[in-house]
Amino acid sequence: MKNLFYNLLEEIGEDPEREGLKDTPHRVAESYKFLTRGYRQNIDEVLNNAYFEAEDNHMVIVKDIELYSLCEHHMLPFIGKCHIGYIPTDKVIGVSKLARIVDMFARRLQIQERLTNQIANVLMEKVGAQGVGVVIEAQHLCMMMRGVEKQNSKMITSDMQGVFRTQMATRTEFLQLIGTAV
Ligand SMILES: Nc1nc2c(ncn2[C@@H]2O[C@H](COP(=O)(O)OP(=O)(O)OP(=O)(O)O)[C@@H](O)[C@H]2O)c(=O)[nH]1
Ligand SMILES: [Zn+2]
Repeated sequence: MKNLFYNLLEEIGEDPEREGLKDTPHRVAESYKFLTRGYRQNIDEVLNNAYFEAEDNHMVIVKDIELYSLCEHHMLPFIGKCHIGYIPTDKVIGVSKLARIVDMFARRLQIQERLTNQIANVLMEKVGAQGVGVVIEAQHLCMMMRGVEKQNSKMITSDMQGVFRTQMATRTEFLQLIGTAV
């Protein structure tokens, strides 16, 4: 990657040998490694078996999980918040793991819709939830600093599965608690 960024600097009309850019190919390569580390993570390692017996079947919500990802069309950041709610069947997951799930999928090239769906799938498939709701609100830099140049638009995506899809009251409770008028 270092060589690629060296060449990129030349292609954009810069001098990769000038003082200020000397270490830039290395830094950018390190930065991209971090921003795409989700490709090298495994969901079972991320969850680390942090399951606990569910004592009841009430809704669990973690809202405002900040999120930084890269759109796969322009490789520019999209930045926002993720809200997750689920109803456990027989086990709950350690609360920090919800944020770790978000990061694992966000640190890849993404479209917001797929990111939303991948997070929801983990709760259904790995945690065995009765239902899950995931809402992401994000701003895409590819729409802000280039292209249509809209500074205030937000993309909102939601994925409702299980009882969040079949029971209107459950879905409404979730949306009310996260405070999003979706
Ligand atoms: N659905 C979806 N679209 C996205 C996401 N991130 C970026 N895009 C869009 O991907 C599209 C790519 O469109 P193209 O016409 O191929 O590329 P472009 O000419 O650079 O498009 P503009 O951004 O309109 O200038 C654009 O409309 C982007 O806004 C995302 O997460 N979800
Ligand atoms: Zn984009």
